[in-house]
Amino acid sequence: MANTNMQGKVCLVTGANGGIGKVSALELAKLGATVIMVCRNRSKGEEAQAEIKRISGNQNVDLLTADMSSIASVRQLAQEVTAKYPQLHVLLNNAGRMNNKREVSVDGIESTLASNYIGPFLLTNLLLDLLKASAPARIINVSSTAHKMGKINFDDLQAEKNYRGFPVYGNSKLALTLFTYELARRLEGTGVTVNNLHPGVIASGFFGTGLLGRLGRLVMLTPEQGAQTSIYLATAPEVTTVNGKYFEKSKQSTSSKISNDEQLGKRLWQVTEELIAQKSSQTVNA
Ligand SMILES: NC(=O)c1ccc[n+]([C@@H]2O[C@H](COP(=O)([O-])OP(=O)(O)OC[C@H]3O[C@@H](n4cnc5c(N)ncnc54)[C@H](O)[C@@H]3O)[C@@H](O)[C@H]2O)c1
Repeated sequence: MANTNMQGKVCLVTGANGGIGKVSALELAKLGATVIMVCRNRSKGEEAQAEIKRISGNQNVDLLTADMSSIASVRQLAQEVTAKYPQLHVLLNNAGRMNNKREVSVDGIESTLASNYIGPFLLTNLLLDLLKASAPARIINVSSTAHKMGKINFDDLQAEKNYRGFPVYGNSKLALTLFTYELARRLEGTGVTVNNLHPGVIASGFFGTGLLGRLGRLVMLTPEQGAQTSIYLATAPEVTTVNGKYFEKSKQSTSSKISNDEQLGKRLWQVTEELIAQKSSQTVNA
């Protein structure tokens, strides 16, 4: 990969204290970018921030805290970013999780969907004006090949009737991929692009510290390898105008047929806006 100079570019990375996100933040810092790390936990974030500053030698590494599954927290984050930064060139929606048992966010939304899709949907929309004013700018959504197993069931969007961790994770990534393509259609001609990717099967915090996590380390790719496609999409000159595509191993690839269903993408967008509006009206401070 060419070492594109990112000096003067402002890049925001969610889930930047570990795994693929931390490597992405570090590599962007090494390339000279101003990096905004978004982490849920302040002390873990501060540790990663200090390490990234030390290794990269770049002091322009900021830390903001947010829980991507909380509507109020995402709104607060967007406000902080817009108040502090006159420009934003790269939004890397990296944070994501899988839950083996059903949990709900502070807004009462199933937490995989809330973290992996609703939060990035809201953050991206709240930062769109800033991104447009900074064009050319790029939005990158870290999806997963698991989207291929996903379904969008409008009657049970939050898996209240039937919950199994991996399928629900797949559904949330399908939602993120559908969002990517609907947003791409809306962004045509603005100078802001949005693409999504599968990072590979990576031995990160994602698989935890149990047997799967420990065994995984023997066969899975490293977070350094997992971050390559995100960094490529954030920096490579040849993808400046590429919009609405799916990438694997830094190459364009094909996402599932259902993820390309335009009507489904439009309906999901509308349902998501309604869900956020409904939850926002229930939340003080939102
Ligand atoms: N590891 C894999 O094999 C794999 C495969 C496909 C896709 N992915 C995706 O790659 C992305 C990065 O995952 P990773 O493998 O580095 O895992 P990881 O668990 O090491 O890192 C995920 C990061 O997201 C953060 N995060 C999760 N929920 C959050 C929330 N609600 N608010 C704020 N931060 C939150 C975590 O704190 C952590 O920093 C995720 O979106 C994941 O779904 C990973």
